[in-house]
Amino acid sequence: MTENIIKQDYQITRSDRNQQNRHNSFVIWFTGLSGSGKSTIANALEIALFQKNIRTYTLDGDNLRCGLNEGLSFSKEDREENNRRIAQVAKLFIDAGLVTISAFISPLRKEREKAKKIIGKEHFVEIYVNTPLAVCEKRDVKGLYKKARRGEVQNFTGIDSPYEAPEQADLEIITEQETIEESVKKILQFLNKNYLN
Ligand SMILES: Nc1ncnc2c1ncn2[C@@H]1O[C@H](COP(=O)(O)OS(=O)(=O)O)[C@@H](OP(=O)(O)O)[C@H]1O
Ligand SMILES: Nc1ncnc2c1ncn2[C@@H]1O[C@H](COP(=O)(O)OP(=O)(O)O)[C@@H](O)[C@H]1O
Repeated sequence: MTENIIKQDYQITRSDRNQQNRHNSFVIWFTGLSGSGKSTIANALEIALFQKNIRTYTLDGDNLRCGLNEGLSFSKEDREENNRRIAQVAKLFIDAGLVTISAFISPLRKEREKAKKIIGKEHFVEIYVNTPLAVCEKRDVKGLYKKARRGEVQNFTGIDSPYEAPEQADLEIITEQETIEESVKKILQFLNKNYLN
């Protein structure tokens, strides 16, 4: 606890909000290389949840880096800070009763573990969007792999900055073998069974 800061308790809790919303709140934490499909699947999943009257919000790497995380680079230290802020925001959002989807590369196991600790392991679903580097590079949605190969972008994940795949993700999406619809269906089945109610 920070010195001279005394935590204030509020009477309306996450559990009250969950009861009012008629669903649980938790974080769905996607991880994977740039171009693996995190945003595409997060978007399709959010639409499906929204249509079921589930209150959601998606935190996306690119979007947060335009605001809250503006100015953070892709150095190891800044990625760590990016991860910490996202985890703290996600924690607030689940306290607010939202099913919170996060779509960040979050390349390091240790940092994802920290996020899980901040959020609480019982509220944290890790989904590995497993798309090989060669496929992401072929897709090159934003032309960033080409730039990284030409040396115009430094510290690019998978090229000159590490990506550590999860060893025990709650779910794995293999985008070369599944359609977006199949991935969403699989995630919804898992959430219905283990998290939503
Ligand atoms: N050097 C470097 N490495 C990786 N990615 C880069 C880089 N520079 C810019 N971009 C763009 O930033 C998006 C990744 O931001 P994240 O906040 O998700 O990254 S991280 O979790 O802090 O590693 C990533 O978005 P996605 O493609 O959606 O993953 C890229 O568009
Ligand atoms: N099965 C799939 N699941 C998700 N994305 C796919 C799939 N097949 C092809 N794609 C394409 O791969 C790209 C993934 O890009 P994006 O979602 O921006 O990835 P990320 O957010 O991980 O950087 C999109 O152009 C998407 O249409």
